[in-house]
Amino acid sequence: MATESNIDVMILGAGGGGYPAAFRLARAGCSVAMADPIGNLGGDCLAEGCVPSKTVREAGVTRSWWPDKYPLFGFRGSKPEADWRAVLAHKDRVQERRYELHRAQIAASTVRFHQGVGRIVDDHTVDVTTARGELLRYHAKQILVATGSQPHLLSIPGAELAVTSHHFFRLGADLPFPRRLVAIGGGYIGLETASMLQNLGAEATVLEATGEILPGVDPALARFLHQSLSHRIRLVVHAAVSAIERAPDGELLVHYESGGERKTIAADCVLMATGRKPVFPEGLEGLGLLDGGRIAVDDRLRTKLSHIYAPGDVNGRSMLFHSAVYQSLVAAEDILSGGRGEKTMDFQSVPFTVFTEPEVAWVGRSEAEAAQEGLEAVASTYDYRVDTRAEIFEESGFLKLVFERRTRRLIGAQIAGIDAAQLIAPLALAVRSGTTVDTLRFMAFPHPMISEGINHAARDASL
Ligand SMILES: Cc1cc2nc3c(=O)[nH]c(=O)nc-3n(C[C@H](O)[C@H](O)[C@H](O)COP(=O)(O)OP(=O)(O)OC[C@H]3O[C@@H](n4cnc5c(N)ncnc54)[C@H](O)[C@@H]3O)c2cc1C
Ligand SMILES: NC(=O)c1ccc[n+]([C@@H]2O[C@H](COP(=O)([O-])OP(=O)(O)OC[C@H]3O[C@@H](n4cnc5c(N)ncnc54)[C@H](O)[C@@H]3O)[C@@H](O)[C@H]2O)c1
Repeated sequence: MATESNIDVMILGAGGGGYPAAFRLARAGCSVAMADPIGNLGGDCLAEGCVPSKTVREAGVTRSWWPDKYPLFGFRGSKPEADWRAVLAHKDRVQERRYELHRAQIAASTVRFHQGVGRIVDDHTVDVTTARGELLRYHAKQILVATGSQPHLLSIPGAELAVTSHHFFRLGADLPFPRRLVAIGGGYIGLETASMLQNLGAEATVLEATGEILPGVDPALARFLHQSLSHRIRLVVHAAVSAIERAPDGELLVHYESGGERKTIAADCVLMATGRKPVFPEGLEGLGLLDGGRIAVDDRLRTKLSHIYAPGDVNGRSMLFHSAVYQSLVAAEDILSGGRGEKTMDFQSVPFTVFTEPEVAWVGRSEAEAAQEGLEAVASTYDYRVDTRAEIFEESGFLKLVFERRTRRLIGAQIAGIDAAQLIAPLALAVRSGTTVDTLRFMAFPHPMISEGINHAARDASL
């Protein structure tokens, strides 16, 4: 027999799409219940995504300073050996500390949080089966489905021999260090993982099906990254992977076709990084909310049923943690405003960052995207060759600003190279707030930081 309760809002999933709304609504006085099988906050981002992958990434970046940067700055000595177990132990520590912090947040709030799995019974009713075996039935005025995503696996012979990001980055991950990694997929996860593991001492190959890494991303950024990474990672494009097999000596063999030829590459670890697909709670299909494998939402994160919201990866619009958080808060505000839509989601101002070494980042429209929308765009590029900080690090790169001629507003930016991930944030703010070229020209960013390039690019824009 289920224990039944009436509440204002039921939230399935406690990742970036779920918990910000839960706390916002609870603070505003709503009764809120939230369930997640992980039993803590942060979803996949903390459990096996952003946080652990960026911890390992920073270990790789630090090690990569030798031989590139140490001699440059006058240091001598040999390259430090990476102790993979210790790298993973630091990753685990970071995850554990975040979980500790989140446990305190849960304890301090009025949100009824359950470690458990939710199931949709009808459009106002959710059953939660808790880890302790209880069955709880919630009747809710509103429901947030924030159940995230999971790796999309290729259905090729031997696919089960490959690992996913889960195996690398989950808490307690115990994969041996991959000396020869083959990543299938040249998107975020394939490139980031290949980049960080090469920095830690692996040989890495990325097999990408399309004609360029990061398909769909501004070609100038993809070309820059391709060229930079190809000095230390083997990048194969137009690679049609057909099978993975285990050789008698235990090695993994990845078979693929490229340029009309059949090829095989040997590895001790094959990473499948071919995209992620939304996860739906049981019973959702009965509500008719699905559209092409995702939950269709409007810019207030409402589904076809206006009291059911679907923020985060589950709607497939921009599968990023900070986007999920923003979406979660927009959904919460919509509920608090009685569905009057006082806040809407501005997907155009959500920045994207690829944490390879070097980084690339972008926000808003590229020149080509602006042209497709019929906007007259004026682009201005700042080359890192004239930048003091880039000179100090002997780094190359560029920062490009895209303005709309008519309004003089910044409508997009692309950055390739050192500091890109930090620098995209003020540009996202500028896109979001409609900052004009005139403002960016007549203000001062710190010297000698790459942010000065924003001033320079604005001053050089033909506007
Ligand atoms: C390796 C990797 C690296 C990444 N790096 C970055 C990065 O650097 N920056 C960035 O912005 N993004 C990054 N991402 C993407 C980021 O992790 C996601 O965009 C983000 O986690 C989405 O949040 P979400 O809440 O929508 O989904 P999730 O984080 O997936 O959370 C969904 C939650 O729902 C729970 N759930 C599922 N089914 C049910 C159910 N039936 N009932 C109750 N709960 C359920 C799950 O347990 C999960 O905790 C990375 C992803 C991966 C895999
Ligand atoms: N830095 C970040 O913000 C970050 C980091 C990691 C993940 N993420 C999120 O997680 C999502 C999933 O990451 P991902 O890298 O798995 O997906 P992705 O969509 O970024 O890249 C998948 C890549 O696999 C390629 N591919 C598909 N089928 C293939 C095949 N048969 N053979 C070879 N290549 C094939 C695609 O062309 C694409 O380049 C991302 O889209 C992103 O939203 C974000």
